[in-house]
Amino acid sequence: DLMELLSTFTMELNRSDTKLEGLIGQGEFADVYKGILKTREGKQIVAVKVLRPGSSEKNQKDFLSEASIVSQFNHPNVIRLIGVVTQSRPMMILTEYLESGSLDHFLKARDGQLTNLQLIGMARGVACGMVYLSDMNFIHRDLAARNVLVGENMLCKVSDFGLSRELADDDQDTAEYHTQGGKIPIRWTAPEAIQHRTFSTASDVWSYGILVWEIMSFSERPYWDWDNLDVIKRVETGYRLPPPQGCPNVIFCLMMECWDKDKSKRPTFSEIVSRFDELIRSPEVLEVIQRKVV
Ligand SMILES: NC(=O)c1cccc(Nc2nccc(Nc3c(Cl)ccc4c3OCO4)n2)c1
Repeated sequence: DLMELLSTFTMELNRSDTKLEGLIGQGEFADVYKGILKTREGKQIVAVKVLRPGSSEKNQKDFLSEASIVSQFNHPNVIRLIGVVTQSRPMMILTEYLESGSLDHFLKARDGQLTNLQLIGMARGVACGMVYLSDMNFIHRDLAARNVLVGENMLCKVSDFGLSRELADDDQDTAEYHTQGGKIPIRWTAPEAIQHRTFSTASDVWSYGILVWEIMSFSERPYWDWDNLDVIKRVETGYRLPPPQGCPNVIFCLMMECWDKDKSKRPTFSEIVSRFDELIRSPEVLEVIQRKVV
């Protein structure tokens, strides 16, 4: 069970060794603080997610589930867990602290100030994190710029595993997770996952394509102010997001492949990383940009 998994993978920390400095983020059931953790080596700056007192059983279970999921990961492009406080209340999750915050805010604050090569480097980092997660049989189900954190030198790390799920071994062949209910981030979610609630690494690839569109558009809102029903209908009839201004054709082609209606035709995350590596090796192809027809 969850507590067993947690005790296997995570380090229970002493609350007295933690000190909350300042609020840096607020979620539905938890607040995130910048904090300091006293360790044998000295002091470490950390991020601390604190579950709101009085949270429901389900929220407590989801909170512990995120900690147990994150605790299994060890990759430079995936948020790293330091430990948890679960033996007293409020419960807390402590991770490495990423100073630049979430990718959507990072891009909004730098609109037009980053080069295509810098943007592609961030997109590539997220894809590397997703190669690792998909190899670990995890599907994220909520891949979006808001759920990627930015560290030093614009190193991007996949975070926020509130909706992620592990594919049970017997699902290997179908490799699909059938969710019973719960909210779905419509504008980032593949059509088959919306219609049949079948999530897979291929549906994470669709979301990744939307995330790359967010990166290249400096965090424009996908489908702008359309309502969710219009998004579903228009995408179902074949509509796809247009290339963001200044987006190299080769990057837009990659996005379009991620948005193939047939999930078996979408590229794998490994293929996406390889495509980025080719582009970075021959940056001249990034100069080919579709000019906006006025
Ligand atoms: N500098 C800033 O304004 C700033 C804003 C937001 C986040 C961070 N930074 C930041 N760094 C690391 C983690 C998080 N948030 C987070 C997540 Cl996403 C999941 C689980 C968990 C977290 O903290 C502890 O447990 N945040 C920094």
